[in-house]
Amino acid sequence: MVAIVNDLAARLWAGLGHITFTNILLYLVLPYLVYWVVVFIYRITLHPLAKFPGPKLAGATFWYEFYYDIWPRRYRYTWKIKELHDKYGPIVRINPIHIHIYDPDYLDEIYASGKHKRDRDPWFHHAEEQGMMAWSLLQTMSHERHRMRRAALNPFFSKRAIQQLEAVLADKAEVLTDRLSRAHAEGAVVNLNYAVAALSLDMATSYALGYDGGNLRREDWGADWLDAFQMVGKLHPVGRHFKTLVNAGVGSMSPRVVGWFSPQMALVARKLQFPLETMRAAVADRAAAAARGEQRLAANSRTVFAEILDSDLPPEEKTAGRLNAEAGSVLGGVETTTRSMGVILYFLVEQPDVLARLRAELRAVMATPHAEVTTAALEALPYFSAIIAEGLRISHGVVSRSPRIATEEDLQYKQWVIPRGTPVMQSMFLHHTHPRIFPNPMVFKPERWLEDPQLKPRYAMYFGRGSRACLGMNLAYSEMYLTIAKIVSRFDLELYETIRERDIDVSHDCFIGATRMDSPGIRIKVVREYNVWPEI
Ligand code: HEM
Repeated sequence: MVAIVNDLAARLWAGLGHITFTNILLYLVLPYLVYWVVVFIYRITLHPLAKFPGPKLAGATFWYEFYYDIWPRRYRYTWKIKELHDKYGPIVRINPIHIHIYDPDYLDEIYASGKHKRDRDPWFHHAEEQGMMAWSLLQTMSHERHRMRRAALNPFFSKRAIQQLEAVLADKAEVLTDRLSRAHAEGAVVNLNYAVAALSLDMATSYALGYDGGNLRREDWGADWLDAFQMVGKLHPVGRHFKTLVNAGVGSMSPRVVGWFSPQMALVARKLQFPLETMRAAVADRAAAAARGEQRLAANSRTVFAEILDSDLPPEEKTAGRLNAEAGSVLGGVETTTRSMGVILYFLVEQPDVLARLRAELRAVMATPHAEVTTAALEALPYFSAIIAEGLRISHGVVSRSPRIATEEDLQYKQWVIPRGTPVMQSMFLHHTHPRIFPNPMVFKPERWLEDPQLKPRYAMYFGRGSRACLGMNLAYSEMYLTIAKIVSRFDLELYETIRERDIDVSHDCFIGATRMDSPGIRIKVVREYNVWPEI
């Protein structure tokens, strides 16, 4: 036996000595092809998921998903998944490792909390064991580690903690409305996406990092930030297929080098270093402002850094790199909040009857359009709350599927037993447009949330569900309620060359809901300003 192996090795070695086209085919390409053919056959025959419905090609290879998500189609697999469900039923194997379910009554089994352990899926998040793609909450795959990290941050994002922040938020909303007032005087067109992104970003940096980025005061609203966040979304599906390349591009390589082959990726890489730079800038800014005797912009004295450093987390959880990544994931909430606020304001302009009903409610808690008001008072308004719920549903802040892995139990769905360790998921977009739960799903209809009080607890998924639900939802709610209340009570807006199909509706799944690629954003003009409530 040993002699045979030695002989074979000697022949192979001798063959390698002559680099000819045939030899390359024989020794490199052929084994590679044979290997993959064996893998494909295994995946659709002996693999534990082989018995699940779905196209054989999707079960055999990730290239099926690549075709719809990356090239030649772009970020469109979610819509293809819907077609697969129409053909194969409510449970489909959509790639070699993923089981997708389309059933609004099977949420809490997948997105469980409490003692049911749920990991995230490293393939989907192109996560790593170490480094930036492992350090933040969103990139934390294991249930146990996630619990530990989340417990350290929960108090910082509790309802009470966010309530204490309202003065900071009110300050920023004031800067935003002042600028809208100026735009009115000048007859200027305002890009609503950038404007509300500036507010959300300045809020996130003030709260999480104790430093106001000053984007609300920048003439372009700090537009490069929103562009960078959107780029992160676009890189996400690419990273699933080319993990090493994308993770190196945004994480470990120097942004200058990355810029040589991808300026957009370099922008992301630079922005991801922002929290650390912020700390440096904050120190310099404080010193300069003090020297000039100026008052700094309102910011917060607690920071996400302090919160982690003061927590019971072990020392290896308190490194500079991890703090940077965690602060970055907090900034990640900017784009979702921005999108939801923009879309809600769009529908309030488009549907004057909804706006009129909202203003009637606001009059009850705001003596004048300039009166101060709290989030708690606004949250108590039933129609406003329905508007926010409907806006979150139809804007699809997070649009994509969201895999969970049950590590210690098999999941039973109808007659199907899904083996433990399998990433199982539903898609936010498909769920929130399910016609049985949300009839006429593309219509903005706040009343649906009032007509059925069970709708929210049973079917709202816009902040996710279970142990991995959104960390920042109280902050997002506060921003949305206060900012929208201030804008709609003070101004009449008019849409400027804004087209629903292009600028509002979700056309692409970049984890975050993305509009058509040629969208210039939601643009508005301020056509009237109120100091007192108008006569009804
Ligand atoms: C309208 C605004 C927002 C929407 C629609 C939204 C939506 C979501 C969703 C759906 C998830 C769960 C994703 C999954 O299941 O894998 C999530 C997670 C998360 N969100 Fe938000 N989010 C918003 C605002 C924010 C804000 C303002 C922050 C900033 C603090 C934030 C920080 C996070 C973090 C850190 C996670 C990961 C939580 C964990 O894994 O424990 N989000 N968000």
